[in-house]
Amino acid sequence: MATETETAEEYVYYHQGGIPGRRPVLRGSKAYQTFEEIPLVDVTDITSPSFEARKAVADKVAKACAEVGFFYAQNHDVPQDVIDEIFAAIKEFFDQPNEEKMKVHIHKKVGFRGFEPLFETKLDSKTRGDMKESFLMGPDKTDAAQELPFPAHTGESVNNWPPNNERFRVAVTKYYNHLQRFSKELTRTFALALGMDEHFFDRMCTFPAGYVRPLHYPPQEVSGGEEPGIAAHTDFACFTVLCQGQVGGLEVLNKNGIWISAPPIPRTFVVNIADFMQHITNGYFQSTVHRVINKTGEERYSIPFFYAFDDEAELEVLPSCREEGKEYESVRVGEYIAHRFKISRTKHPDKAQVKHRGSLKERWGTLGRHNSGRSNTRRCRAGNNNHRRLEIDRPSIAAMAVFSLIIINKAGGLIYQREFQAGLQKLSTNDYLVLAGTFHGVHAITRSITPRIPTANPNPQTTSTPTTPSASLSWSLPEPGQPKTGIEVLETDRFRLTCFQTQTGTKFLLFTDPLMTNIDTVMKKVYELYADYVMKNPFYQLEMPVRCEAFDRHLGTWIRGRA
Ligand SMILES: O=C(O)CCC(=O)C(=O)O
Ligand SMILES: [Fe+2]
Repeated sequence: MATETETAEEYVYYHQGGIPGRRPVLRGSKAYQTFEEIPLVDVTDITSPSFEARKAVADKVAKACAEVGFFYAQNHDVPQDVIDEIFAAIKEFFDQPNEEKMKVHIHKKVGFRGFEPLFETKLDSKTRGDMKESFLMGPDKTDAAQELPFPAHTGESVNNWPPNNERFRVAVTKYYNHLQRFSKELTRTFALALGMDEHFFDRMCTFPAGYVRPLHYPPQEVSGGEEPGIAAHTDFACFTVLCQGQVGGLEVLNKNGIWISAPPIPRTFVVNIADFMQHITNGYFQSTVHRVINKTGEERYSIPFFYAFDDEAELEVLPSCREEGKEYESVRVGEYIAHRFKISRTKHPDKAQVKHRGSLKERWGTLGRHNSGRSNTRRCRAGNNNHRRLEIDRPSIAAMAVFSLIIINKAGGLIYQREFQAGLQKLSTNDYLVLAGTFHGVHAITRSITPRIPTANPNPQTTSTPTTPSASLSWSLPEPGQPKTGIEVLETDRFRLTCFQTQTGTKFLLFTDPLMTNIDTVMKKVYELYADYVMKNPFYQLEMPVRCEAFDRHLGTWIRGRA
């Protein structure tokens, strides 16, 4: 019989692209070759007049981003006095009593700007929360102190600045301006690193979303268990430029599930790839899991700058990174950022702003838009093609996920149920049957309550008594030629249920990430596969459970191929 130590596997748990995951810890002969330290790249030449010099930096960046997802940027040009001043100002801010800081709590503004106290966010549900406090500021069209590409608008600031603390506001804004500039320069290095025109990203960086988030991590009790300052996660924007104070605690997860320390190195930034960049490079650049645990016994301060593109920019896989025959979805930057803020801050009043996502019919109209230009594709021709892609770290971002599919027959019976993602919460068979029957009933009711709208009656009855206005109206469905649809979309923070009903009353229910933009393409493909492999199967009896191996196989292959 195997002993416990032989069978027990050790795992590291994390959130990657907004969804939970785990990685086995591999040692000895099972271990992969992977990084054991964070590479250092001298960025002196990122704006050099010599193309060769800029390209040499880009090649090193390409290697670091493909193999590690993190690098130290040494010799950046952000002045040390600007950095010293922001550290002094944030220390002074965090040193204040909590009541004072709570005056600018993030709930006091839409947009999640302001202060968040210790333990308020919880990236790992097994903990009491992340042991850090933070302050978030970002782009503000009304702030003339920001280097805006247009004259400052009038109106109220979206940032949530502490009152009577000019030093903090000035120091943070100055740092923000430098980091916006430095990051835009880095986008050119990244473009070169990806084998593209240096200015490829410029059109997406006219008023880019960039956020400074000063952080304070009190020391955890050395004798206690591990309390994460920030639990294991990937960043969700494009890339992060992190300025660490003097105290360490940042760790980066390698392919073997081993935490690699990224200690502060004076006068360097730590740059890491985030989910957008992983998405648009088709996984060539890694959005690598990291965390902070402050076991140093000292107060730790750090200042990440999260860089994204313009809110309106569509994130599509870059032409140089596409693969023949694969389809890719696009996501809009602003929408994705809002979603990611919301899912980890469920109490924020801004959550009430549920977006209109358009009816299924409207969205069929977008078909093809996201699929254009898919032919003639090739693999990423990044700076140095010798780097091996790290397949294990390539989940697509959460916005791409198809979670599961249910098919309901016209009598409300469950005839097919399939999950496409590991780690989903499981329902019992009975619960699935109840879900199918209940949805069927509610769908029918919502069809029947489709409101009719008043139309002028062309032949009002002539009566001798005066008529009420309604008596001269008749009532009709908004589009009389169109059948009533019933519920098409139900949505929570974490998933969207989309229903497509065929002419004969069969319903297809797809559970996906709420941000997935072209569910219609997926739904259409599911229906085509159903028509080809279920309806045309001579052994299939209509309305009965679907047990067709060819349908399962083609569906599985197609859904996996999209990821
Ligand atoms: O404080 C650090 O060193 C890292 C912070 C971080 O990972 C984050 O804010 O996403
Ligand atoms: Fe992070």
